[in-house]
Amino acid sequence: MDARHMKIKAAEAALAHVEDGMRLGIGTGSTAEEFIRLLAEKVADGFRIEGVPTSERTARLCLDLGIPLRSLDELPELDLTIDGADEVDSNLNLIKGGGGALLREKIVASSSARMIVIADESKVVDTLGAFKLPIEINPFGQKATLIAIEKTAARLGLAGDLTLRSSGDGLFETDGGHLIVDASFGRIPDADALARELNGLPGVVEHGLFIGMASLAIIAGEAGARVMTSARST
Ligand SMILES: O=C(CO)[C@H](O)[C@H](O)COP(=O)(O)O
Repeated sequence: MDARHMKIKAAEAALAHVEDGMRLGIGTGSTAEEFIRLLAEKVADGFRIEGVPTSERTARLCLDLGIPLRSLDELPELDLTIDGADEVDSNLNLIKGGGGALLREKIVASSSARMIVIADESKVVDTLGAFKLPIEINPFGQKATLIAIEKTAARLGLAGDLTLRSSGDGLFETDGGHLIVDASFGRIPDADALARELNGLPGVVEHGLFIGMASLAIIAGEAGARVMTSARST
């Protein structure tokens, strides 16, 4: 099974958790897009949901495919969010933000009663951090914020390159007009502590550590899709 088919398998399994009438947070990325395509087929068959997109890119695809959308201000309490991830550990802690949508993804997921992560086996890790951690920062004082992130990480024993993400000729800009720093720490043994410390830095708008937010993960591999629950809850 190739990577795309694994994403479709995960998306199909996630669709079974979506009920008629749900208020649904809709994620960003290639796996989320497979889910959106399947959801659109159900909507075309008469299934009723109201979706809140986690990015402009997701909004455009949903609108193209006829999925009814509302803003989070119109629907501030959601039943379920389905989204992809860059890494998933056994406690269902995540790294997200590879697509640069982590701020809206986190706001939408935290406004949802449940979050289901969809991914292929390549995203499952023992320890978060091999994927560069995306950190969304305010453009104002970006050098000072980079220094603050570096010092904060060092206090936790973490080091690595901090690179401002680029796009075309310039810097990548998020839907909120912010920048993304990709932090290559390699291994983040205490993701919870790093998340808390980053939250305390004024120039940091948000970071891609999603701690304790996912209710379950649907992981697709060669043998099909399996459900992963948090090792902490078992
Ligand atoms: O967090 C995200 C976007 O900000 C994505 O969900 C994450 O990058 C996974 O994307 P893909 O399904 O394309 O691997």
